[in-house]
Amino acid sequence: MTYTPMMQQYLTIKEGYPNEFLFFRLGDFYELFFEDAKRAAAILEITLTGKDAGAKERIPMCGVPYHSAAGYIETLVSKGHRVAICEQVENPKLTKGIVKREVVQVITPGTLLEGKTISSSTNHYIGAALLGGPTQLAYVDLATGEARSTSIQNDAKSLIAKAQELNIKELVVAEQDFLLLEELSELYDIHLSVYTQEHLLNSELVTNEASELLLAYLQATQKRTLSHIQPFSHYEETAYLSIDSASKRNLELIQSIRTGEQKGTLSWFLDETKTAMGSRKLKQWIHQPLADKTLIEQRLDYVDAFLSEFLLHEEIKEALTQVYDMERLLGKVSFATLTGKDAAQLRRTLQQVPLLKELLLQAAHPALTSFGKRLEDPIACRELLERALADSPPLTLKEGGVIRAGYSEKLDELRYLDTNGKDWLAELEQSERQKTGAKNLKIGYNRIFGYYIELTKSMVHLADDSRYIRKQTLANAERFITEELKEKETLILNAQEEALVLETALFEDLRKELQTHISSLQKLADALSELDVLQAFATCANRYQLTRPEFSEGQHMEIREGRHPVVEKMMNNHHYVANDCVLTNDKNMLLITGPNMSGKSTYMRQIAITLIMAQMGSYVPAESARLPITDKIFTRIGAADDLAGGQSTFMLEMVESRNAIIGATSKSLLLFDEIGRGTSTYDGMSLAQAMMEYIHDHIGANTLFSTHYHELTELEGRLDRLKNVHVAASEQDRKVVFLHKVKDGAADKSYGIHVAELAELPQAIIERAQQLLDDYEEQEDRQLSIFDFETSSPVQKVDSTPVAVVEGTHPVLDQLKELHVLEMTPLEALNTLYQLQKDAKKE
Ligand SMILES: Nc1ncnc2c1ncn2[C@@H]1O[C@H](COP(=O)(O)OP(=O)(O)OP(=O)(O)O)[C@@H](O)[C@H]1O
Repeated sequence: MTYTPMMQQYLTIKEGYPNEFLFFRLGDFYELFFEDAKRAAAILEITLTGKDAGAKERIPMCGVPYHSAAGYIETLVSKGHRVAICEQVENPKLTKGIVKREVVQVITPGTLLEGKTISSSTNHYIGAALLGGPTQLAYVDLATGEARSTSIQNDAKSLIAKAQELNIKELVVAEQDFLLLEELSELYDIHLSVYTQEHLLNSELVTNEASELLLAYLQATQKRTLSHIQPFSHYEETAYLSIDSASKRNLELIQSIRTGEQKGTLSWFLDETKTAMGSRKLKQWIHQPLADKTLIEQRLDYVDAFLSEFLLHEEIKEALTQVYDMERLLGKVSFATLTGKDAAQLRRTLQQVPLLKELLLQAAHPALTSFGKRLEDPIACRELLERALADSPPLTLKEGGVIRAGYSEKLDELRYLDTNGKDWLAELEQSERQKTGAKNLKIGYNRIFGYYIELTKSMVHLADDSRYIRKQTLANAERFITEELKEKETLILNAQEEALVLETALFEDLRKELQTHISSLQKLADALSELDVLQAFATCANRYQLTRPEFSEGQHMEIREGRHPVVEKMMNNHHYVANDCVLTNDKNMLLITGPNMSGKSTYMRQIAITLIMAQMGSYVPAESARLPITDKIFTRIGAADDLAGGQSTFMLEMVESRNAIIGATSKSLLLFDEIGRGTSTYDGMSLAQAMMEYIHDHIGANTLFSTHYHELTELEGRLDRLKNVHVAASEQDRKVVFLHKVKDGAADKSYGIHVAELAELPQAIIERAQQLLDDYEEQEDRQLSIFDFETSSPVQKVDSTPVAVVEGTHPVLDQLKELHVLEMTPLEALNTLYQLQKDAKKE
């Protein structure tokens, strides 16, 4: 079986890319063959056809047009596939036989840069990891060039959780680590790519082996300049307040649990940024609040400064509206995908820098003047763009008009010829008429001779023989050309094409020049995005009456009149009830009781959100706040029941609790919302109690625990650092009224039935429930006596049917005690049991 030469070329190339969909460029299409074609046709819902390729049977084929390929590629890649783009690398017109083709780029889930699934207001990372102690992790946002690395003390699970927490779409790993990570990465929806690095990179950018592996992988797949990738900046996990991904979800920091949208999240609340870069930076800060007091105070000083200079703040906001996504634009400079329009956005952005700098330097507050000094006016790039680039260049280079008039004499001339060619010919006609005296001399054009001078028979004798060359004789006229005319003709006809070629070259030079400034421009971009987030903090502080937090040594926390900023904002005009939260070094565990819907979860979340905002360097929603610097936040909050993840709710609850208990230190904040709700009452209550005791005795972290189990409030007497609080509700006409006010002491009623009533369950059910409750309340004393709070030994599980309490002894019991069960055969056991039962009935 022999294939056509082209198919042989395909097969040779495909051998190098067995795990990729190979997009093979044929004219205006990318074609896929064999298995690739079958699978792609199914995924992309396009027609599967066949192609004669020399063999007996037609081979399966499908294809997508070149100009609309991006959408198809995105579909494949967003489903976790990889696409290799194979282009013609020679001009087909200039080659005989088969055109040379090469794979020019491999697009993978972590290296997809544009499309519907890619939002410019979020970072999209690709990472690499090497397991071992400690595990290394490195990651890059290919669009912006941001590159970071860290090490992780724990196991594979912590690594994958960390990767998910950072929004890493694809994780590159060495072969030996693949098996260990495979299952976990599937669970967390992270694409794993195995890569074997062939040679040492010798790059100054890298900080560890993981960053080297990542860079090598990027070079191998991207096959283009990566000059915008910044040196990896290495950080230790302890530099930041760590919030595991479950808690990020539970606290709705970036994504709302119910809608998956940004609305209703902390990021939505705080995002008063004016630029896409600022919006991304804000999310980075939410993901990684600081853990260093000096750095936090520094950010807060900037917020103070903006608040103290209202007008300046307004002017800076205004100036930032003209700042475009410089980081991504620089990515395009590096990838050579910059368009004229992009360059104009870059120019606009750079022009804002001197303005911003001047504004900041004028400020009275030293924090702002020092920021002003940090902004370096990119004078060389700015002036170059101002000189070279047209006012409003078109989107593509194809039509020309990108380069400004006056930048290149040669280009100006070509453009003049192009647009003014006709004028020039009209002028020539005039001057030739004057020179020769032939009044009806005309200049004309035909396809065969191009431009010519025409003289009617009667005027032919006036032709200037020294210059005119006879070209054609007609019945009543002669046509001539001159050297000057032919020269101009070529110029006029080629002018447009030449102008385009020249413009492309000039633009390419411009891009290359910008490329040499990438690293200083990136620093500038970073400063601008930081400025944007800080001004956004000030906007929020002002708009929502936030306060500057103070930080205390130790665990002391004192929030006065605190609010949940997001719930409050979502409530529009409804009144949010502010609440205090006081945790001292010797009372740092709160057990919160109160009816359903009273606001227990909201209260707990608001404490965590306040801490996070403070450590990001933002003002906080409270009258006053004195906070400890916290190292980790863990939450176990009911709402995020992970049905889609396939884990049972109760299992998930236990896994999250385990992560919190293993990970927490005395400097952490733990939030446990109704632990044990997912199992039977006594099971749940026992677990909750055991956890509280453990945290109290072994961890000592600031902890908020909410519960429905009123029995647990008795623990206050036994655990020194535990204090009962409750969210108050009152009852009016047998209906519950929520006050949302947190008060000292335990709640006295659960009000569950009233909430059911509010939800308009049928009255018959409500009445029956009330009746049952009354019955249970009668039995309650007896049940409670079985639940032992006096010893910390495990509590025995109690069946729901009351156990008969046997007083005195019974002969059957004596017989039972004397049996040697392990030495009996099953038949003996059965007989004995039969006998015992008979005796029992007799008594
Ligand atoms: N401080 C507050 N001021 C005003 N409204 C509040 C306050 N806290 C909570 N709410 C409102 O009460 C509703 C219920 O709050 P939340 O979910 O926190 O109650 P819960 O006690 O945790 O309920 P459950 O026990 O059923 O989980 C919220 O949706 C919110 O709108």
